[in-house]
Parts: sequence; structure tokens; C-alpha cells
Amino acid sequence: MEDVSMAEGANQQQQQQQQPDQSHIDLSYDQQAGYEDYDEEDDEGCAGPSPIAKLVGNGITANDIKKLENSGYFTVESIAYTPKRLLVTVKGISEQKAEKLLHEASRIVPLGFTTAAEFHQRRSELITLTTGSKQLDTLLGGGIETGAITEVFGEFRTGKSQLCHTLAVTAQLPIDMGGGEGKCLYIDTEGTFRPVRLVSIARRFNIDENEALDNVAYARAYNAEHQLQLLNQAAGMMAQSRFSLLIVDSIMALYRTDYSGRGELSARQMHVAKFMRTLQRLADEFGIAVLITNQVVAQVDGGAMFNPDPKKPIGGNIIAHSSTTRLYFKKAKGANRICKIYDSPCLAESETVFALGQGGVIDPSDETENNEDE
Ligand SMILES: Nc1ncnc2c1ncn2[C@@H]1O[C@H](COP(=O)(O)OP(=O)(O)OP(=O)(O)O)[C@@H](O)[C@H]1O
Repeated sequence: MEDVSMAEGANQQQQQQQQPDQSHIDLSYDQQAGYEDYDEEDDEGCAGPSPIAKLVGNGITANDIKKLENSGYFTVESIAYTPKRLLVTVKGISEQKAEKLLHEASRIVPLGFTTAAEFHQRRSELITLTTGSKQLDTLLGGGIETGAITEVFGEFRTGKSQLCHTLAVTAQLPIDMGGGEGKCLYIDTEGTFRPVRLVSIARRFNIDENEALDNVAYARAYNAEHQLQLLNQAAGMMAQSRFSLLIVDSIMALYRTDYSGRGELSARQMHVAKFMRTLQRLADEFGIAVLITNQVVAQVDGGAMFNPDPKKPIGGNIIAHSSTTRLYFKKAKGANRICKIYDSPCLAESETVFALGQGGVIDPSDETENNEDE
């Protein structure tokens, strides 16, 4: 019963987004081509994010649109959600033009009040993506939330990357199977992405392995600046084709090497804030789930004295405040792992056990291969 209503609700949301396109991802997306040939009639019947070309007219030219696209703005929503002071940082966009853009965008994207009842209805239609473990899904109220940022942190080998690989596949599943019927964008900052894991996970879910691989757009980020640039490309790809998940594994690794010492802390945090704000914008704009992983450090402040497990995620308040849901992964016996809700706007601080297996994230009882020596 619950499955049916979830699928119905999710279907409604799906209709509001772009039509699923199960064909292969065109990684050769040409930013320069833009939307010059955009024809409003093409858009009929598809109430997803509005292509930015809709803003052409009233003093806004195709050339302005090209400049915005080069800076990662591909939809009317992306303009409506951005403050003027950031729009004017786009090369060639004056203050006057930014005002015009915001005015036109606000005529298309609703930015005012709504009733709690309407908002409740919209939230109940949100899709969640299955983690592969029923116990973990139950803890999370269905799975990884779309339209939000979920952060998973923990020590090495706790299963953070395994969860990423599992979701890269489950995001492609039909909605009534706990998927998002969309492709996945995977930003790897540590070089731990292994396509062979996707193959095993695809087999578990009876998805054609080649199709599963083709539906994951992978990029290795080499420095913090590059990591941010990749989000601009991501926005372009999402405007072209239906994605349901964006993964960043892991969020802070490159910041730790690119910025060193206290003197650079403020610059680092400003950059992290920009990155997180862009992630949230993509989640809002395209209704995708964003999954980020994070490392931990030993907690050395006063709180450590009263904490039997004094570890905390890195990235400070910026990451803490911009992640919607924060999950703490810990090792348990053998292949088992513990997931604890560390922070959530609607879930209690509870925990559950899941396991890691050949098929990715599983329930502890799913495989008899829990034979890893610890
Ligand atoms: N094919 C597999 N079958 C079963 N378990 C596996 C498989 N591949 C990896 N694992 C398990 O996954 C664990 C590693 O998990 P993962 O790579 O997700 O760690 P992590 O939390 O991302 O750590 P790090 O911070 O080092 O990247 C190891 O304990 C390993 O045994």
C-alpha cells in the first residue's frame, strides 16, 4: 500500500521534471551551442526546469544567455534563485541586466509564500532513492532524499564509497523500485571510483550492466577549483537530460591539500560555501538527490570528554549548515556497518546496521559473505 502511494506521488513529481531519457549520456555536451535554437513549442507538456532561453526578449539577448550558460546558469530557476550580487559577477552582465534577468525570472518561477498544506503535499511527492538496504532505507524514511544534500561521513573503510556506487545504480531504477529513473553524475576527488563495482551492483538489480555504466557520468576532480567548475558542466548536462543523483566523493579531500594552514582557512571556507551553495542550487533546480561523503578528525575540544566516540566531520560550520541530512558511518563486526543519524530536519537521532557485499550496500542478513576479519 505504502509502495503504491509512494510510486504515485513520485510519478507526479517525475512528470513535473524532465521526461526520463534512458538513452546514453552525451558527455560531449557543447556549452557553446547553448539554446539558440530553443523553440517554446518544444517545451510543451514538460513542466520541468525551464530552459534559460525563455528569458530572451525584453532587453535580454541570446548573447546574454550564452554568457550565463558559460558560467553554469542553464535554467530560469538558476537565475531566480541567485542573488543579484552574484549575477553581476558573470562577465558581461551589468547590474541593470541582472535586475532585468531577475525580474523576468520571477515572472516564471514562483518565489512567494505558499500554504503549509500545499508545501506538505509537495514534500509528500518527493522521491527517495533506495540505498540497497531495507533497514537503512527505513532509518532514512524511505532512502536518500531528492531536492536535498545528504552527507555521509566516517572513517576509512566504513562504506561511504560503497554507498555512492550503490546509489549510482539504484538512481537509475524505476520509481516503483526505489529509483529515480535518472542518470547519475559522479565527481570523484580521491580516485576511488571503480566501475567494476557498478557492474556487480547492476547485476544484483537486474539492470543491463552496459546501460548502467553508460548512465553514470564520471569526472575525476584534480583541485578545488576544478571541482567547482565541474558543477557548471553538471548543470549543462542536467538541463539536457534527466539526472536523479549527483555524487561528490569526497567533498573536502581537495580542500585539505589545496589550502593549508590557518592563514588560508577563511579563503577555503568561502570556496567551500560557494561549492555547497551551487550543490543546493542544483538540487533545487533539477530535483536531484545530492550525496556527498566526508572525512572525520578526532574531536579535541571540550565535547570530546563526554563523547565515547570523539570523531567529527571536517569542513566546519559551512558543511554542517549546508548539508540537509548528516549520516555517520561506523564499522561493526565483519562486513556490517552502523549508520547513525547525526543531524536531520525530520529524523530522530537513531541508528541501524547495514552491511557491505558484492552487490553493494545490503542488509546484514542478505549475504552469507560477512566473513571479513576485523
Ligand atoms: N566487492 C566487494 N564485496 C564486498 N565488500 C567490499 C567489496 N568491495 C569493497 N568492499 C568493502 O568495502 C569496504 C570499503 O568501503 P569504502 O570503499 O566504501 O570505504 P570508505 O568509507 O569510502 O573509505 P575511504 O575513506 O578510505 O574511501 C572495505 O571494507 C571492503 O571490504
